[in-house]
Amino acid sequence: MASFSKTSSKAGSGVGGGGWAKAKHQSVGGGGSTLERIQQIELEISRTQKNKATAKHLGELKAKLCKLKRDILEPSGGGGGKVAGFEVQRIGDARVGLVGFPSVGKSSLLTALTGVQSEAAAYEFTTLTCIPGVIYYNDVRIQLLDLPGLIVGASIGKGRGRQVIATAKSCDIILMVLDATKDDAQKEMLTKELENVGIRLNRKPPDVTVRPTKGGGLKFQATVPLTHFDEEVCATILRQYKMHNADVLVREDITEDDFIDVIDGNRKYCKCIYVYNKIDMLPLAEVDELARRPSSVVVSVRNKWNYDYLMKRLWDEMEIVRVYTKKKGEFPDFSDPLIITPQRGNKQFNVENAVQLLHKSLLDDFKHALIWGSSVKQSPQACGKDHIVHDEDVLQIVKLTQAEKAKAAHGKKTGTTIAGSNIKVDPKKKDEKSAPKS
Ligand SMILES: Nc1nc2c(ncn2[C@@H]2O[C@H](COP(=O)(O)OP(=O)(O)OP(=O)(O)O)[C@@H](O)[C@H]2O)c(=O)[nH]1
Ligand SMILES: [K+]
Ligand SMILES: [Mg+2]
Repeated sequence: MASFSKTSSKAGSGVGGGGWAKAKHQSVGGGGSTLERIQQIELEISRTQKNKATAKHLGELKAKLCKLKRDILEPSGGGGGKVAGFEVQRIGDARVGLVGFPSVGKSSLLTALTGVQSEAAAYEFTTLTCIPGVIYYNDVRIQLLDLPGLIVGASIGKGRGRQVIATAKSCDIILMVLDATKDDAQKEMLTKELENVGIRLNRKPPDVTVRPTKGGGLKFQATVPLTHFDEEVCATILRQYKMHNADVLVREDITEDDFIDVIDGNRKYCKCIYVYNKIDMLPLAEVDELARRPSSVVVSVRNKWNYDYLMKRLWDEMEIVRVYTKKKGEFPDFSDPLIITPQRGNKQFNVENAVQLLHKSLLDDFKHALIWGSSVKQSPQACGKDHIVHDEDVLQIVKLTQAEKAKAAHGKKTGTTIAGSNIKVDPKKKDEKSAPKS
């Protein structure tokens, strides 16, 4: 998938504004600025009834729209669009961003959770830059970013929209702060602004593989019945990206939008917790209704209500694994765990990932690890590099002795078994692998 998105971005860059204007099957006027064209296409999409007969046309329009939006977000003329105060150094083990409309209480929440003073006031746009704070929770440092309020049109650069969204994109988790006293349109509008710039909240990447090929046209295959998408729509969208030859394998019931996400690349799939603030202003029944919504937490910064639960939910969503290390004959160091976050890597972590965090060189004479904790049946248990570790496991490294090391080195030369494992190494093959590829 990763290699594909590279290819697609190349394909995309060749398609920019000019290429699109020359497109043959153009149903919307080609004149006007990019913004005008976006508006025209959005209008046409909203006027087109969705059914089998229009699916192809809609797919085409949406692909065009997606490319135009990218032109706006990533102007080819350079010039950055960088504004002082937004480049905050990443510190800690995870980064969480506070995103929301103006005056919903983002700064008040940052101050409450981190102690960092971020000015809060009753007027909109009190915060104009990115204000970082740190929360210490379960031995983990979480960086919390307060951001200026977003407004409708942020995704096309209104307000500080572009900078705020770029910073939000760098976060592992987004806390969408909502004013509980206002209606739900705010959540939909914000979600749309974020969607416009490729942020997908609480969603997984579509289970689709697209492999560009040298020839042979489109080879389309689906492993499940498709109710919103078919080969024809697929071909129409691919044509917009000038991809005429590709193998496409669809493994879930996707929409044309999902497919465009895959083709266009550069999507950020991000977890989001909806934080309804100001519940001190609401009757209990309404608070109760909000609290039961999925991925939602209700709080009142004014009355200091429900922070504990908010932090617990944030913690659960982060899926952080802490591994405590110990030396032989000593107690574990419970103050300084190795911290592994799924946002920056795989979902599952093995002993090797943990040892690497300590020091890469420790893998050189690694024999096995003794593990105490929920990942093993008996504590301690001797585990190899591939053993999956759990949160709060304790790990002790057992090194190869000099004799075992010598034997292992000899084994490497002759292709015999490595001491302490049953992996056979063929020295020739290993050399082939490590030889630099031209
Ligand atoms: N009633 C009530 N008011 C709150 C609560 N939290 C914050 N406020 C008020 O809401 C107003 C806006 O708070 P801020 O923290 O400045 O909001 P913000 O989202 O950072 O605003 P911008 O930086 O302008 O986008 C202030 O007057 C706060 O006192 C709360 O829990 N209940
Ligand atoms: K404010
Ligand atoms: Mg603020």
